[in-house]
Amino acid sequence: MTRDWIATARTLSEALPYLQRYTGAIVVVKFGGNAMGDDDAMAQFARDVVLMRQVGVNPVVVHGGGPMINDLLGRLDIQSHFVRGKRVTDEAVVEVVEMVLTGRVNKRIVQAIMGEGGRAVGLSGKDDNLMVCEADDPELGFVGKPVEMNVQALHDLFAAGIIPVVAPVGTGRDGQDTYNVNGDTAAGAIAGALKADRLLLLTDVAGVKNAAGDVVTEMTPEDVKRMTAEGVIAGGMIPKTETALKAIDEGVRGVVIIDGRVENACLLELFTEHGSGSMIRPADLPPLAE
Ligand SMILES: Nc1ncnc2c1ncn2[C@@H]1O[C@H](COP(=O)(O)OP(=O)(O)O)[C@@H](O)[C@H]1O
Ligand SMILES: CC(=O)N[C@@H](CCC(=O)OP(=O)(O)O)C(=O)O
Repeated sequence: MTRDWIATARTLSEALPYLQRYTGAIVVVKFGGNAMGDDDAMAQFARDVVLMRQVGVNPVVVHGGGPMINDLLGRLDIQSHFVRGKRVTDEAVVEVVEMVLTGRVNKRIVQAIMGEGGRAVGLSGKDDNLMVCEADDPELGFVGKPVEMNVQALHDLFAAGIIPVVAPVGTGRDGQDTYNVNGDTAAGAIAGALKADRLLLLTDVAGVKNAAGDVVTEMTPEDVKRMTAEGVIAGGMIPKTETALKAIDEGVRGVVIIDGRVENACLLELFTEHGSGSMIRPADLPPLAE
C-alpha cells in the first residue's frame, strides 16, 4: 500500500510540469474503428480524454468507424471497395456511412465519455457547417475533400467545458450533398483549422519505423518525405504521414503517431518526458503555443 502510494505520488510529481505545460492546449485525437475494439477499450479511451479535460486541455475527438460501416453494408448486402485507402462511395453507401458514423458510433463515444464523468457533444461536419467538402476524385463518388472549415462551434464547446466528438461526414457547398471523409483526413483538417497544439493519430503499430524496424521517436517533415521516397514509409502509413505534413503546413505544432492499443496511450504521450510513438514537428517551431 505504502509503496503504491509512493509510486503514485512520484508519477504525479513527474507529470505535474507536463500537466501545467498543456493547460489550455488544443489536442485533436483521431480514434479509428480498429482502435475502438470492445467496451473496455472504449471506456479506457474515454477515461484518457476526460482526464485531459480535467487538467485543462481542450481535447477534440475525431472518430472513424470503417469496420462498423463494413458490418452494416454486409448486413444490407451492399458492396463497397477501397481505392488508395478510400472507400468508393455511391448514394447507397453514403447513406449507410452517415447512419453508422453520425449515429451509432458517434453516440457510443459520447456515451462512453459521459459514463466516465465528462461532458461530450457529438456533431458531424454538417453541424454549423464545420466541414464543407468538394468531391475528392470523380472515381470515388461521394468521398469528400474538406475545402472550408468553420470551427467556432468547437471553441464554444471548449469554453463550456464540453468535449466535441466529430463524425467524419461533410456537407457540400450547396448545403445538400453528403460526403464520406476518411477519418484521418477529417482529423487533420480540423486540427489544421484549430491550429492545434497536437494531433494524435492512434493506430495499431508502435509508431513510424525506420528501415531497421525501430520506431523513430522524433521526425521533421523533411525526414518523413525522405523516408517516403525511400519506400520505408509505405501502405497504410502513407495517408497518416500525408495528413501529418498537411496539418503541420496549416499550423499544427506537432503530430504524433501512437499505438492506440497501449493503455493510457494519449496520456503517456502528453504527460511523460519521452512521450510515446513518433512525433513529427518542424525543427524551428516552439513545441506549444504561448
Ligand atoms: N515505416 C512504417 N512504420 C510503421 N508502419 C508502417 C510503415 N510503413 C507501412 N506501415 C504499415 O502501416 C500500417 C498502419 O496503417 P493502417 O493499418 O492503415 O492503420 P489504421 O488502421 O490504424 O488506420 C501498419 O500496421 C504497417 O503495416
Ligand atoms: C472515404 C473513406 O474511406 N471513409 C471512411 C470513413 C471511416 C474511417 O475513416 O474509419 P477508420 O478510421 O476506422 O478507418 C470509410 O468509409 O471507411
